[in-house]
Amino acid sequence: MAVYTDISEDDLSGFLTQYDVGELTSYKGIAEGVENTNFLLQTTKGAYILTLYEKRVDQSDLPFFLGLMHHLAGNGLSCPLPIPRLDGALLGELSGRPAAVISFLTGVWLRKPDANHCREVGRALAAMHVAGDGFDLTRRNALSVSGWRPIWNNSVARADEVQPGLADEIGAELDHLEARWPKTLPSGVIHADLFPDNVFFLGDDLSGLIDFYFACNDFFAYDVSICLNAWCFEKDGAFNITKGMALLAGYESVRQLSDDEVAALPLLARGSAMRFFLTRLYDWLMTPAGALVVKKDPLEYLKKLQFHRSVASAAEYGLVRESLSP
Ligand SMILES: Nc1ncnc2c1ncn2[C@@H]1O[C@H](COP(=O)(O)OP(=O)(O)O)[C@@H](O)[C@H]1O
Ligand SMILES: N[C@@H](CCOP(=O)(O)O)C(=O)O
Repeated sequence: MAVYTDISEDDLSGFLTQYDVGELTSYKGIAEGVENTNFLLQTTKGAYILTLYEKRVDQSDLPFFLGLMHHLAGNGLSCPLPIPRLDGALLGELSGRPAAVISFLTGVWLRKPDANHCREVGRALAAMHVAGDGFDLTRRNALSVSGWRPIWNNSVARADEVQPGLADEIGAELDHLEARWPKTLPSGVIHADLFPDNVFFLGDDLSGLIDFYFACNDFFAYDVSICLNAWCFEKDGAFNITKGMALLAGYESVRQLSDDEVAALPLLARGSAMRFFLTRLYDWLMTPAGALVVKKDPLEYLKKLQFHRSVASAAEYGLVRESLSP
């Protein structure tokens, strides 16, 4: 559960007088998420999400995240909108934290997505890549290849507590990725965390995307690789090529991958597995006992990384191309 900061009813009611959202009727902390504190608010005008931005979010990035939601929604993507205060500002302050009220997106996230859902996600990811075009703010991806070594350096001394041999394996893997990471591929605004818990469905229809708090400028194909990792592996660790095929076909129904992107996909997938392995490992080792957050298993992402090491081409992810042999 991610409620790091508590709020009182009086403080919240006072805070909401700065918005045209009606009177507060109830509120409750949301038992999901990792980065920020979220509350579901019910008011006389409807439901809203209140987000208090925690220390892990750099305050100088907030205009990028909130502006991006506006830009994407303006270009037809279904995503939450920050609600402006009466003075027009998108950000306020509550309980000593930067805070925003965000529109409530209907739908639920899927615990067991099937191939059709993966197709929808691929389509929505590409639609987001297209809709991000023309957004005038930029944000470097602090969690791309140059950001991995510093996270590792903070965890390496205790890594073998999690699995013996990890220190050697990850050190060698980082050397490999750093030496080969692509320098130029088609780029733009990417979501960078489009896991199942950030995609809402109503029945089998995708109703929208949430949680743009890792969004940044980076390779589009890197975002595709994040989704292959997050959506196309089964609980037993096996890659499901039917899901991969559907996700990639959904993506390419909106935006075609170039030959360079296709060739880079196995390395990018290895890198994105490394990225989530490292942040999970760091949290696994560093989160204080008793913190109100569910820690995620780093070894799940080590196994995905190991799978990608054996992949020779994107055909093994289900990409259909005459130039790729299966
Ligand atoms: N706009 C929204 N509409 C509906 N529910 C939301 C919205 N934003 C967040 N939530 C709920 O809050 C949970 C955590 O939000 P998320 O942005 O993923 O948090 P974090 O950034 O801390 O990971 C989501 O899983 C969802 O249940
Ligand atoms: N998706 C990441 C963790 C970030 O969680 P979110 O709640 O912000 O989506 C992971 O699985 O490691």
